Amino acid sequence: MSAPALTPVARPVAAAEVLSIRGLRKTYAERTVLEGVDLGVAAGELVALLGANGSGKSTVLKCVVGLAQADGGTVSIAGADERPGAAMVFQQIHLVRRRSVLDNVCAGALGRLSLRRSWSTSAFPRALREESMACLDRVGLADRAHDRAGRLSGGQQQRVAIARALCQRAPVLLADEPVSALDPEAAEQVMELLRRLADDGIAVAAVLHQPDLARRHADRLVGLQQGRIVFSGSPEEIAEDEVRALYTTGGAR
Ligand SMILES: Nc1ncnc2c1ncn2[C@@H]1O[C@H](COP(=O)(O)OP(=O)(O)OP(=O)(O)O)[C@@H](O)[C@H]1O
Repeated sequence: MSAPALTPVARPVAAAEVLSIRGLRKTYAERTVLEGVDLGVAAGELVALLGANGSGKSTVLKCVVGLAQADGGTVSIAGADERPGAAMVFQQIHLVRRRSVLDNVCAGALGRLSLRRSWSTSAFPRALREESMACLDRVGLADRAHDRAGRLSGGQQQRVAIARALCQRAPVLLADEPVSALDPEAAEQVMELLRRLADDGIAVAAVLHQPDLARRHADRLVGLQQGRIVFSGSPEEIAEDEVRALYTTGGAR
């Protein structure tokens, strides 16, 4: 008897994870802040991390970039052998206000430059300035390259900070409350920008305190409560009540 013919089944191929966090644990003094966090972010994906104050969102991002030292678990970033794995932007934007927008973006490459050509010298190499202009173009601010950074609005400064992060050429972009200090219009623009960068193939994870923005722009909502992930799914899969419960049943340990 011949075997029945196999019918090919079209399955969506899951995009490969670029950022892989497994079993992440972090303790500050006696306090356990992260209790085995598993999180993957694929190229082209925008993940929103939601959770109440103190639930551990920032600590996850800090452990990825080395601003905090994990006590257990692993963080790996594919394709980051010869370049920084993850670049990060913050709510506090930290541009050098009296330097030009372009110089601030060039500074994203400092880790790749020799000291001789670094921030303290008057001019960055031409190739880097061109690359930085391209990064500024991606965030829609090429026309402001020669303004002092301090003259830009908060939303524009956050976009410059994102351009500076792009200049690090990292495959992963982390954003810690990138829109919390911005008005609704500027916040929308920054979220649209993060969406576009994800669509261009970057793996993006953003801590947000605005569930509505997360629903509109992110591919996946991840809820953190007391150092544990309590849900992870598309905006359609996660009910509004689940999100609301993050903030009503206690976030911090
Ligand atoms: N350097 C530190 N030393 C001691 N405890 C810390 C430190 N950093 C964070 N924590 C504690 O770890 C817990 C998680 O902090 P984390 O900043 O990750 O929370 P979060 O979810 O990002 O909160 P928020 O929304 O307020 O930014 C909090 O209880 C916080 O007090």
